[in-house]
Amino acid sequence: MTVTGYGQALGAGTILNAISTWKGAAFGLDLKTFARVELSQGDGPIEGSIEENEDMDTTLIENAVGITLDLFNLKMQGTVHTRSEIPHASGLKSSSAAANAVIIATLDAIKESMEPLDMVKLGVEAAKKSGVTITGAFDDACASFFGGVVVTDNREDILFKRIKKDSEVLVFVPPQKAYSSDTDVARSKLIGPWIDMAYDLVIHREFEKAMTLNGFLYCGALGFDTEPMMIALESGIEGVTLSGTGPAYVAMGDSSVLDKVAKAWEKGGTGGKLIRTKINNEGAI
Ligand SMILES: Nc1ncnc2c1ncn2[C@@H]1O[C@H](COP(=O)(O)OP(=O)(O)OP(=O)(O)O)[C@@H](O)[C@H]1O
Ligand SMILES: O=C(O)C1=C[C@@H](O)[C@@H](O)[C@H](O)C1
Repeated sequence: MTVTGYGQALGAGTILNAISTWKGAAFGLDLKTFARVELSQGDGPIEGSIEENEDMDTTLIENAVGITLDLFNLKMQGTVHTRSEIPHASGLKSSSAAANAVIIATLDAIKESMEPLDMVKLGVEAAKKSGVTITGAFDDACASFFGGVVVTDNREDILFKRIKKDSEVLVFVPPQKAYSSDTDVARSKLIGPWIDMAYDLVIHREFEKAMTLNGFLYCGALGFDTEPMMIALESGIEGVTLSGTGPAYVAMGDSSVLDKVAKAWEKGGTGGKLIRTKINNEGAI
């Protein structure tokens, strides 16, 4: 007998990248990854596939099914498939969304349940096992699973805060790709004292100011252009940053100001695409 399960989880944008100091903050985007898992009894493989990305590495989603089955001492074989609205290798947490969506789908297939935070931690374990993260990216995983704004300690996997916030978001996705696993960790650690200042802003819920400070610091450390950030500030936005390890930038604010940023980013004309979305406060299902 074959059992089938479904799951979906969110992409996310950065407020504070945790690679420097282990403290992170991120928000759930209204962009989703959908997973379907089909399983039957047996000790054959779990075979992954990713819609419209036949060449992409399927290790993460296969591991996510495998460690969930292991937890329940089940030996099963089958397939895992994802379809996504989130550009990958852009800093928009498509790996966190894939891991969360697949774990939800696997539990759905085997008719088991887990505490939400334990599911997130299992996704972090799958990401670490697959080598797609530096800190485990517990911040991204929480934003992807719970939505809203989250503040975390990625060293201890502690979720300090989850706050609902209504805001529109504009994403600029340059054409190049960047993998978190290839990022410059030593340079990210060098900016720690100033990232601590951005963390103070996060604690005081000054998310827009925090993300902009984060953006200038990480653009400097990782060699990304600050021009998209300056253009956004000139258009009147307060919150704009490089998302994660780049190359995408995210801006958060009022609709009319984001309209101006969109026009300015289009005029800046380096190719790439713009995505208009919002913070999703509902989270994964
Ligand atoms: N939609 C997806 N479906 C299946 N696996 C995915 C998906 N997105 C990412 N992954 C897996 O995660 C790996 C790394 O993810 P990704 O390419 O998105 O880069 P990243 O460095 O994690 O940055 P970000 O997730 O922030 O964009 C991919 O090589 C792939 O194995
Ligand atoms: O791989 C990682 O550990 C991380 C990657 C980026 O998305 C960061 O924004 C995140 O805080 C940590």
